[in-house]
Amino acid sequence: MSSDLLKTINSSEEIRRLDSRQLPQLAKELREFIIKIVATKEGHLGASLGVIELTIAIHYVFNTPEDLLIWDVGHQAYGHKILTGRREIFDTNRQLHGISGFPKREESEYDVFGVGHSSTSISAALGMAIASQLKGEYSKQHIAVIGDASIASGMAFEGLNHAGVTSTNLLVILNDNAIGIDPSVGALKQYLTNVKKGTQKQDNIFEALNFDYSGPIDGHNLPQLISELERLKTVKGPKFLHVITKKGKGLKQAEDNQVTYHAPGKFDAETGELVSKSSVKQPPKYQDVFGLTILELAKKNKLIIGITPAMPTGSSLKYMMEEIPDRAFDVGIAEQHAVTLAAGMVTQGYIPFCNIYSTFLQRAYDQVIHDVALQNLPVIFCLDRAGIVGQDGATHHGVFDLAYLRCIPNLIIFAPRNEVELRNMMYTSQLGKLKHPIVIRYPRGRGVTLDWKQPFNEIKIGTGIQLQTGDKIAILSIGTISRNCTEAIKLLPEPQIVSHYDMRFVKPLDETLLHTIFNSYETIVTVEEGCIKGGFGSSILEFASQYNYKNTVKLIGIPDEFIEHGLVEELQLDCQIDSQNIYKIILNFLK
Ligand SMILES: Cc1ncc(C[n+]2csc(CCOP(=O)(O)OP(=O)(O)O)c2C)c(N)n1
Ligand SMILES: CC(=O)[C@@H](O)[C@H](O)COP(=O)(O)O
Ligand SMILES: [Mg+2]
Repeated sequence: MSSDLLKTINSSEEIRRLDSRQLPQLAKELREFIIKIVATKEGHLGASLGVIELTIAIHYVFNTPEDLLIWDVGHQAYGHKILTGRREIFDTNRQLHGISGFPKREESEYDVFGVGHSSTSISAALGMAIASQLKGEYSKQHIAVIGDASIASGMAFEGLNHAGVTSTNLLVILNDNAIGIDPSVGALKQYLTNVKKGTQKQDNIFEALNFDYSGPIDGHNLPQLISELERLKTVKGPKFLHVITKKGKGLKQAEDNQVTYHAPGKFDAETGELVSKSSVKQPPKYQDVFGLTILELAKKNKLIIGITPAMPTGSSLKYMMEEIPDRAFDVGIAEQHAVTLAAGMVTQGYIPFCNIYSTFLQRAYDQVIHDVALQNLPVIFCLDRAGIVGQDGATHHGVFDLAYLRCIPNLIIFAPRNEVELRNMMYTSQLGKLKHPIVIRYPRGRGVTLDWKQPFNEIKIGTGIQLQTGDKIAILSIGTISRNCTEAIKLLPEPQIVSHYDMRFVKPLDETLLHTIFNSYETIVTVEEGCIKGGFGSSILEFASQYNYKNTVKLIGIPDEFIEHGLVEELQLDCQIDSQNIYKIILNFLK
């Protein structure tokens, strides 16, 4: 594998100094380099492999970083990072204290806008383009590269709608590979397919929005890309280039299995084969507990509906989509729509489980308040990836949900301690007795229970439980962080003197239990994998204040800062919510 040309490139200026005949070689080396590193360090693969030629062509034609380039989501920007000065540190990608898996302003002048959540690129690029106009920088170019799944999101259309009535130097490049993480969905996908096949009879949507539309062109053909981008550079006003690419281009397995190779984990760089996982039986992933449980429940309860905004594989709603397709919906990257769609279904007597990653529900905050909670519609929100998610980092940690949801009237908020509790709460929610919307939040990754498929038990709303009885200190935990508390307690010289409660509900709080606790223990420690400010611990302080308790209450949780990327265990350590730290805090109170 030769990588001589790539080694000479540390800035976009160096790409522009190359003869265009050298660019295919650069593309080849870049592709090999990404495959080699991601094979061992893991990360997003398919998307970056698909835009190798596009990345080179953009930096070759435009005067980056003066011309401003924004990658939507940013999971496809590995090539961009490597070519713009981060080749030698690319092996730290997504590792603790290493570079981020997404473009990040602090990291490089080439990363002009931080990304991670989708569909922001058009608005951000338009904002920059308007600013350039106001500053009189009329020749500056502003480029948003957005995927076919991301452009279908409402926010992208808000940006297009605005851009179309401006005279800004905005170039939107649609990287159309016909897939998101899972196959793209919806009428726009059908429209784009028709455009590609030449069977689209009606007006071009983007032309109708006043964009100078060109394409579709082959996004792996460097000469064609370069000549079209050169032409577009001279065209004034908003422009739209439709580029067709193949996700995973250049690695056969990634081309053939695009869903798996979106982020494949470790694989053999030569053969592309996935590194086989241990054959030892492991506890299930929480997403599978959700996915298999909703299927099990939906087979018996015909009112159950499943909804995911573009994460059928990640949420495991795919099981229900496969078996009961008429009641399970992938609505594309459309969190706001997903929430209000669920609200509409409830008004007609259905029982929708709306599964959204905690971090992505942030986008549908008003819909949760205005469309669901205000009308007290019992939508069942299953918030996956709650807490620290690991290597995706600050853009993806689900650490704000308890705080941003807790203040909304009517909501029930539940966090299972383990898989069985998740199942039982899902079961409870669909019994037809639910009087309020409910949020069930659970983490990324595996649980702890091999024997998780136990018979269902109803959970009484607003009840906590005692896991261990002692007389000196009470530990109050919420959700799966309970495990760290259990481990911390075991480390104590006299574990039996500590009480441990799983409060289960952040809302409504189990006030009866809390009165007992506040009357029994001088010191109370709350533990959550969520932000301290406004979270579960705060709810306990509010309770204490309301009833005039003067007990010492110590809050353990995520500090008031954005948490970087790294392994979950490393980040828990950093945030001091690991078992050792919890142990030390308890020990201090016992002295
Ligand atoms: C608001 C939001 N919802 C969901 C996601 C999860 N997500 C990341 S990439 C992706 C698919 C993007 O597809 P596309 O835009 O077509 O880009 P491609 O991966 O095909 O390059 C999704 C759904 C996200 N990052 N942001
Ligand atoms: C880029 C993006 O937003 C997704 O690909 C995300 O990384 C998925 O996360 P999970 O791996 O937790 O499903
Ligand atoms: Mg795509």
